[in-house]
Amino acid sequence: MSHGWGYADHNGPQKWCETFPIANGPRQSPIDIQTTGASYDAKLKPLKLTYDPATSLDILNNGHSFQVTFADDDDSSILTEGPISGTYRLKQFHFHWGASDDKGSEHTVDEKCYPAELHLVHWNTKYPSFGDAADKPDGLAVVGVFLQIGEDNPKLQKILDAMDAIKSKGKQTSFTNFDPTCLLPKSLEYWSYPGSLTTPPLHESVTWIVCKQPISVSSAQMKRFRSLLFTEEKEAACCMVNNYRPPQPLKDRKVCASFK
Ligand SMILES: COc1ccc(C[C@H]2SC(=S)NC2=O)c(OC)c1
Ligand SMILES: [Zn+2]
Repeated sequence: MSHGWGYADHNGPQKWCETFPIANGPRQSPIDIQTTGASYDAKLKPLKLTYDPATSLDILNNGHSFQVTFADDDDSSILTEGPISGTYRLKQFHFHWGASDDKGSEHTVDEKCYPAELHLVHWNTKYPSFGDAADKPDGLAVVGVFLQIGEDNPKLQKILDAMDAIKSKGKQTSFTNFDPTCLLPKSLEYWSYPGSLTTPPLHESVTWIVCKQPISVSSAQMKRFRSLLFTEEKEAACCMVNNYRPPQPLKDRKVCASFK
């Protein structure tokens, strides 16, 4: 790609392999989770997510999605237990969504798409920093949560209210005192499998933890996600929609389930 990667025909997921050959690697994400092929693993522990709202810093439109970034200089906001060993620190969360309610998630469940998917990105503290962890096989753990169309979700309100301030690429604003626990579903039952970042550089460094139970979002709220722009203020506006990679081949991987 002569210019940066994106989600359009000329620079989207079908083209990423030209610059990032690992796009065709053995443990790429997302995948279609075939529920009958997922085996219950009694050794899997419940997820333990401990987040401190004081660690939330700011919200940024990075031109691919919007992300909320967290202070990660101590173990205030961490993921432990579940399928991982050790302690992983929360670095950021972001979303992926479609141009319409019938698509937008990256993972699918028995080929079912959801209108959006939340990713909570954590890095393994056995490494000195997020940057060091990001390309190690056990470097990252991402918790994925599906959003399904239903009632307005009041827990999204603070995020939606910040969107006017980050409409275009590169815009950032303070986003403090936010506890992402409020974005988690009631049940933390999950599927887990070894995978990758879902955007370039596509490092195969992610232990995926995908929650079975979705959270709700209304169609009106989804319309506000779609009002964000991929483009900078000075460029011709292009709506930020369909910022998702489609499912990749499972290859020689097993998906395990924390539930029967
Ligand atoms: C180390 O460089 C990167 C680059 C991109 C992302 C975000 C991608 S990866 C994912 S999962 N979903 C996304 O949109 C990173 O997140 C950990 C890390
Ligand atoms: Zn993501």
